[in-house]
Amino acid sequence: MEEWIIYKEFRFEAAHKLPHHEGKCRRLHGHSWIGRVHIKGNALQTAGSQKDMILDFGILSEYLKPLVEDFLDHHYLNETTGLENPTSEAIARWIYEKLEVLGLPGLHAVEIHETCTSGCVYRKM
Ligand SMILES: Nc1nc2c(c(=O)[nH]1)N=C([C@H](O)[C@H](O)COP(=O)(O)OP(=O)(O)OP(=O)(O)O)CN2
Ligand SMILES: [Zn+2]
Repeated sequence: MEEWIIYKEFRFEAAHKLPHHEGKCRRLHGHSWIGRVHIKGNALQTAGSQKDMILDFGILSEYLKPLVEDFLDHHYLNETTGLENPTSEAIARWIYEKLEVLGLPGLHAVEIHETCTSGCVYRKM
């Protein structure tokens, strides 16, 4: 059995606040967020334009573009995602579930880096 995990990185600038947090994060603040969507596959495609690929990175970008533009980049995440407390954990799950509804093949995990030193990886078991 073989396994490949490929990923596409995406970046966005966005504001949020965590109203339940006891420290500074309850105040409105922003980050340069970095996300990665991970796709898992057990076999490479055998013919066509995606030969020897799990999924063309360009296709992954097409799934991500509307999410980033309409909900994430230069947006206020508490409003656009509908999450009352948009932690990294909640945002990663929110992105995963959006991509799941869109039918992204092989969806494995969504990774979010909120700061240079903090982030999370979400996947469904
Ligand atoms: N488990 C989580 N903890 C925290 C989250 C989160 O989403 N999940 N978010 C925050 C804040 O939003 C904050 O912006 C990030 O926190 P932190 O990493 O503590 O930020 P610093 O820049 O202060 O980190 P240092 O590397 O220590 O300078 C808080 N917690
Ligand atoms: Zn924050």
